[in-house]
Amino acid sequence: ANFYFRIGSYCVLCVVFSAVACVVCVLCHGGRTVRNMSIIKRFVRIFKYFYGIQFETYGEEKLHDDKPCVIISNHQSILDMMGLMEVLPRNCIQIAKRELFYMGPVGLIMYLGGVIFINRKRTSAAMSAMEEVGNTLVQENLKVWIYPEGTRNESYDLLPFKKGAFYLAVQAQVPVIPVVYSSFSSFYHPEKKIFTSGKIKVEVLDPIKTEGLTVTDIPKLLETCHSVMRETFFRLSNKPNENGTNGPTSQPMQ
Ligand SMILES: CCCCC/C=C\C/C=C\CCCCCCCC(=O)SCCNC(=O)CCNC(=O)[C@H](O)C(C)(C)COP(=O)(O)OP(=O)(O)OC[C@H]1O[C@@H](n2cnc3c(N)ncnc32)[C@H](O)[C@@H]1OP(=O)(O)O
Ligand SMILES: CCCCCCCC/C=C\CCCCCCCC(=O)OC[C@@H](O)COP(=O)(O)O
Repeated sequence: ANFYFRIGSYCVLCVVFSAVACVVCVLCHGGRTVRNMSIIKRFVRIFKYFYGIQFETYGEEKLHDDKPCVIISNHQSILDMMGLMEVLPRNCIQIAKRELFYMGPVGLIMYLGGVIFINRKRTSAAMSAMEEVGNTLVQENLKVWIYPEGTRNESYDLLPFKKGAFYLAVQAQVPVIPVVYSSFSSFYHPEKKIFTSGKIKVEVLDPIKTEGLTVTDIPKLLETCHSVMRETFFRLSNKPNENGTNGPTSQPMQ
């Protein structure tokens, strides 16, 4: 019962907070702009206190370079939204599945924040939507946050990556910055109906340049990102990987 109460309250918070945030965003900025993301961020960062979730971030300063880039991160559940807003840099929009747009105030606040909605079932439409982002990324000095797994994944591993984020980065010739969240499985497990409090480690990895890369380099770029994120995911989640090493590489943020 506690699981359903906590998940239900999370959804209710999303609906209520997004309705309020819509009013604040329209009053402050008048309409759809990435600047609304800083308002949304302030609201969402309150959620962690309701659920006793702590974040331990490493390397967050790597996201503060005021330049366009593609940020990619692993995606475990709707709780990821808290982790996203914990480290979201300025001028950063997200790519989201179109279904979220139809979720009442949640969809509206995402629209107001500049979120790009894609239809995962229509690859060509999704690709052209992302191509459009690639065309404006540099001149609008935008960052874009993409979940390359393309869906939530509660397995104790990373799914294979979709290619869209890498096409976008190579098309715009901007770096890819991987962000890895440790596994939630110690405090959040839908099958076992577990949703308690816990700590999430977040590590921002070094930017991966795409200058000079072309479409033919995408499989290798994807593979490089996938393996470095998978190794980090195992390390942050204390899941012994092939050579059994654990523990973060950089110092915790002060
Ligand atoms: C105030 C309180 C608020 C309360 C709460 C409310 C809101 C919070 C506010 C904001 C938070 C927002 C949070 C948003 C989170 C949303 C999370 C999600 O929705 S995740 C799901 C959606 N995301 C994705 O799917 C992104 C990853 N997917 C992709 O990038 C895919 O590549 C794709 C573009 C969708 C295409 O999908 P497909 O399945 O076809 O995959 P492939 O990548 O395998 O591509 C197939 C094929 O096409 C070629 N390809 C791909 N892209 C391109 C391209 N751009 N140009 C040319 N060709 C391309 C690719 O090479 C493949 O070909 P081949 O197999 O021959 O190699
Ligand atoms: C007054 C009208 C109310 C309308 C009903 C709204 C109810 C929805 C309430 C809260 C939903 C929480 C969504 C918050 C945004 C979280 C973003 C996110 O991380 O979702 C991604 C996830 O989805 C991916 O789905 P898939 O696993 O790819 O498939």
